[in-house]
Amino acid sequence: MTLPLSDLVAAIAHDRGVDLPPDWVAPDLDPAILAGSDGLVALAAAAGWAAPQRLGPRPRAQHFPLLMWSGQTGWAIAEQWEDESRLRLRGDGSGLTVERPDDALFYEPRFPAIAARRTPSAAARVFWRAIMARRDVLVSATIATIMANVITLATSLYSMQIYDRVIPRAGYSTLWVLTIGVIIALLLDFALRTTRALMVEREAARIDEEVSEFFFARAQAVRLDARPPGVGTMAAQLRGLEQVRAVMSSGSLFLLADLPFALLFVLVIFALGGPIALVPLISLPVALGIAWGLARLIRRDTDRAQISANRKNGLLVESIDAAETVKANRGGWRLLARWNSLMDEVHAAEDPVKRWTSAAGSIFSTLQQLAYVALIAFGAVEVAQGRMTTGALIACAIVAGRVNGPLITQLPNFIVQWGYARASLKMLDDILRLPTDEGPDAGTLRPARVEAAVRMEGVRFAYPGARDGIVVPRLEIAAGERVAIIGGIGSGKTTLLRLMAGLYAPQAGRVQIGGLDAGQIAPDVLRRHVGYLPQDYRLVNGSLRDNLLLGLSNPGDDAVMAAAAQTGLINLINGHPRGLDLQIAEGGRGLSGGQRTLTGLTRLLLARPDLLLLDEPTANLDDAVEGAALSAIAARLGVQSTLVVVTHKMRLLSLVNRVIVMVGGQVALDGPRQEVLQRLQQSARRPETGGAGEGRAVTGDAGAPAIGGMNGLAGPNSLAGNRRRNDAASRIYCDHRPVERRCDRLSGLVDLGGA
Ligand SMILES: Nc1ncnc2c1ncn2[C@@H]1O[C@H](COP(=O)(O)OP(=O)(O)OP(=O)(O)O)[C@@H](O)[C@H]1O
Repeated sequence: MTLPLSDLVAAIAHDRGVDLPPDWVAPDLDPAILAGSDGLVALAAAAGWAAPQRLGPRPRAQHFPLLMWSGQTGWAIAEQWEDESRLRLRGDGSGLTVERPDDALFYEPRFPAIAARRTPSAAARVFWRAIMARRDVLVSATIATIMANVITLATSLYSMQIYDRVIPRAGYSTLWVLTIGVIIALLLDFALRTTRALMVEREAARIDEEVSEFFFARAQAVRLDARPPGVGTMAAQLRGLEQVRAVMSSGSLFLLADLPFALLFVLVIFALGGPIALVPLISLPVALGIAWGLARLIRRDTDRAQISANRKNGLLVESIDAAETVKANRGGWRLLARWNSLMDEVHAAEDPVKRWTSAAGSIFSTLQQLAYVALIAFGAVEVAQGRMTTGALIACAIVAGRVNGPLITQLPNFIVQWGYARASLKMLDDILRLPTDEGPDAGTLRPARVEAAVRMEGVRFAYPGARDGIVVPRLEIAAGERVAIIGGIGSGKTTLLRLMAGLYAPQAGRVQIGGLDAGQIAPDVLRRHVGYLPQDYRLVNGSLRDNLLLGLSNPGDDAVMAAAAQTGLINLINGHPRGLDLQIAEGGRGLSGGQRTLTGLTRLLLARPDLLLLDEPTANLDDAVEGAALSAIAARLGVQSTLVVVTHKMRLLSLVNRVIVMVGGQVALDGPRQEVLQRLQQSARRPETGGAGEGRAVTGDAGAPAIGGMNGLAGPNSLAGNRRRNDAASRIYCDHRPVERRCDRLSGLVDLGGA
């Protein structure tokens, strides 16, 4: 086989539906090592994956396809056994059958799991699964806990012996032996507890990493159209993880781990002091009962406090993010008022929690002391009656302190922590319920090529809570077409483009890309073939180079600079002392709107997708840069690549040969550029007799109805640049041939702008 090992691994990843990051192959790997039998191990180590699994000499059918190495074939993909001794290797077309080489080694690469793909139904299960994956550590920690608790008994028995044997008889040798013995036991106890703490904390850190990776990936994978409206609130919901983690911190875990030993200690008290065991036997369930009651009492308030705290966080994020608008419009007071009322809400919810917790704390402390007094009083009677020794009473008091002590004193805090953690888990559950790009319903088709053709049939889409939305009975864009989508403000152009990009899933109907249902194509494959430039291109924290290569493999600085030269971004790179290493601040700050757009365009030139969907790509650019960017796009387009561009600018229409006009979420006109422009100009000249705003027909064009305002096309450079003076310019008609709908279905659409 002549293919390099990395290509073979990528092919296996493709077979398994795994999306490898673009730069997964470390560039400095020695080709000689890769070609040798240790090549896969080295490749996996450099990529940060787990070591590949080496299989036996005769892998079973379910393991294929596999990576095989032999001195004779080098690295190859083994497809299956042909018979007892022959293997089929993957080759061009039909494959190639070989005798199994004697030195053949079979490997199964262990690809990193995509966290978001795993789909537990509840957040608690995510934690549980991470904990159960470390069962062996749990078992060791439990054994350490058992031993440490048994050793604890040594101190109580020591006291008993001292009071009963050493003091009455002045038995110093017994005293030394017992003291040395108990010191050894205490040292052992120290060692066990420290080891347990270190072990649990190390695993807790790993659980934390695993769980937070899962939720971060999950939040990223939430489908764009399903995202909750409050970004800050959602971020705060995710921060609820910290509360769950706090409750699972080692201290709380130990509390739970020690709980079963309370029963053991009660048994020990029974063995030493007989009926006085009744005292802890009563006080323990009473304490647990009060704890349970407290948990129920604060449940509603912790939920409420959590919701208000999340909204508070949302407001904070919003106020920082929108600082410019807020300052310019003196909106600070309004935000401050909202902040204060949210603070009031938080306090109103937290106050009862605090009241109940401190009440419970006092109750527990009194209960603890009452239990001690009862034990000593009961014990004194027993000692006086000669049914137990003083030493046994003291030992019982020490053991009872273990039952009522740390366990009981920590319970109220633990319960409050648990109350908040419970509320956080519920919110994490809400996030888990949101549909994702990567979920089980996500597409799994991984075609090598996706034709750059779009087809929409019976598509309906509305934003949550919106009455109207996008309705597209039928729309086809063939591979190689150049299409502009124009229309008034809020007419649905961007939404239509997002549907075409597969970023939004239609609520009815089908969106096909290259003849395949967009929802069935694996998201990573779809993103590779569909280049989408959003209207407000956001950058991410990192260098300019990081942003230009977001999701791409690095083609080298020369290629990046060449693409930047085409779009005009080169001026920024050359003009800045750090060039491509220019740092973009958190939130994508650091570049102007136009520079951000140029970054997005340059990235698209580097990505080279066949289907280009651009949403107002030159809205932020001046005429000179716009010209350069447009020619870069034009030069980029191959015969089979397709361009769909949403625009308000006349100049951009020179790139296209077809124009779609959107009005009120529907395609109002669709046809060759000249015809559509003519139609729009005719409509601009024609006087109207009906109130278009009410959707009534305009006479003078075969009775076609007026269908709404085109104010979005207005502007110095726009189609309707000269139409502002003429009210009729804001009317278009719907009897254009390529629109496969009857005009009367469009009648009644509201005037969308009226600027
Ligand atoms: N995220 C959203 N949530 C709810 N409604 C939305 C959202 N985005 C857009 N809308 C609504 O959907 C409609 C279509 O919006 P869209 O962004 O597609 O319009 P557009 O034609 O691209 O407008 P513009 O020319 O101003 O960019 C508008 O009425 C808008 O208010």
